[in-house]
Amino acid sequence: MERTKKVSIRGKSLGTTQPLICTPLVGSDTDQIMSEVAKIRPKEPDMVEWRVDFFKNLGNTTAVIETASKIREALGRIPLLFTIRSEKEGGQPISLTEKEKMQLYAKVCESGNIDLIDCELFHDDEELLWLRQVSKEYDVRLILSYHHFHLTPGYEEILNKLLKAESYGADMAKVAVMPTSTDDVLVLLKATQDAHKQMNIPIITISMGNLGAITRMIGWFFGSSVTFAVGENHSAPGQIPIDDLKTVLKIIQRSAGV
Ligand SMILES: O=C1C[C@@](O)(C(=O)O)C[C@@H](O)[C@@H]1O
Repeated sequence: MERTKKVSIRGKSLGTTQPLICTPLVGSDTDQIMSEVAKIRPKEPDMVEWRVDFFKNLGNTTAVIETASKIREALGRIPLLFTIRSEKEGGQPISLTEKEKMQLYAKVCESGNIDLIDCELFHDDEELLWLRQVSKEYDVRLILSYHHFHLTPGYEEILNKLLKAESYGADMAKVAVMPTSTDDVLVLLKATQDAHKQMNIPIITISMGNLGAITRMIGWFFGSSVTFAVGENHSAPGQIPIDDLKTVLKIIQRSAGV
């Protein structure tokens, strides 16, 4: 099991035999979010994702940046991922246009409060390349992602999404899809393994829901470098509590001799 594609963020390495555990923040205002942070911190996640599409003041850039700064301060050295998930890929309805969304990503990169951003691959070439350039300028890692909350596309399509993310210069490529059968779960894992062998950046893959929950525990074995778990609240179906996940990971890693 070779793991050579390392990306380091605040001393945490992705792309190793140790998957990073990321817990989401889904509060709708700053107080709720800060209370989530306070409850999550003692559970020691490797990374925290702020799902900004849940934030009701999303249209107010100053409020977003102030909240990001508070989260940053409370997290200490834990890397912070900033995500605006679109409604069509399983996020909350928001009032921002795609252009405004891109501008917000850029402003937040510039603020110095975040370590990574997650942007969906459906944006056009120009927007993706622009965001890549801006995030690089401010030393923010870029995850380019694809989600489907109703089905699992075929093997080729999953692989192509991951390769596409790499072709835009992403630091990481992510796919999260919904299985309707255990076959779908195997398709996701096979695509994970093959993408991991072919690609030069770390990948993150998830099969969601109850059927896919197993991938949150074993995906790393096939090449997925981050797994999402519940710290205080969940942000997608199938996430399991961080303490359970840590226990399971320890057992699997010990058994696998890694
Ligand atoms: O893309 C992902 C993965 C995810 O959808 C999951 O299934 O754990 C959870 C989201 O918050 C995150 O942005």
